[in-house]
Amino acid sequence: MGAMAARNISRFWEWGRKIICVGRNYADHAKELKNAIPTEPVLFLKPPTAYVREGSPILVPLYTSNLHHEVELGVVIGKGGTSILQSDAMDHVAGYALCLDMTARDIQDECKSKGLPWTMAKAFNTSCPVSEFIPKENIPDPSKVKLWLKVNDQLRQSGCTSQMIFSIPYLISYISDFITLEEGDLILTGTPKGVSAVQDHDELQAGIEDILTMTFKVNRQEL
Ligand SMILES: O=C([O-])CC(=O)C(=O)O
Ligand SMILES: [Mg+2]
Repeated sequence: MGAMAARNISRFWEWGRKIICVGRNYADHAKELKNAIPTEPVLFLKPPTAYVREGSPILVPLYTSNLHHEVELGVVIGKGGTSILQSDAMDHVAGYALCLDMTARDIQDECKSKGLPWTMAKAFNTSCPVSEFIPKENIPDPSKVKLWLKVNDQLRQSGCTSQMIFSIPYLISYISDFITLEEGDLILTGTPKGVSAVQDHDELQAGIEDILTMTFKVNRQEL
């Protein structure tokens, strides 16, 4: 690819932009981890080095013995902005992606108990598996999308974006008040209940009903 080749939003994961994650956005998941239902969005970041695409494995960091899957709808920003109004928010969306927010749950628990940030639990290499880009037109109503995830063919998560506490327009507006959104940024909108541990050699399959499925292998990181 020549240096002048136009960047294509359908390969947003190559752009090196921000990944902004929303936590505890589904009450059933907040409850299963014994967290309070948030009154404001809980936010954290992953670096663009967290991306992994189908065909490459999800690597289990050496320092965790409890790596969890979290299936989430990702929102790809198509037009940047600061202090975006909720009423304008959907004009800033280019499309969507099915995403996993891979989480070292044991490390996160330790960070939580010590009041420390979640970076090592959430932001490691391959912590953000992503599907193909889904153009906005293919999901006319992102507030009614069914997501599911299976581990070795067993259903673990199934939820609907209608269960989100904070809507996509609300999240875009809320985030953009203090982090300028840029074209190519990705917002992970939180996971429904059913998170569970994955092991070396597991196969994860996830889908957005009627739109797409994706498959990832899990591999222990080599020493
Ligand atoms: O680790 C957590 O439970 C918070 C989170 O990412 C989510 O709810 O999607
Ligand atoms: Mg999550």
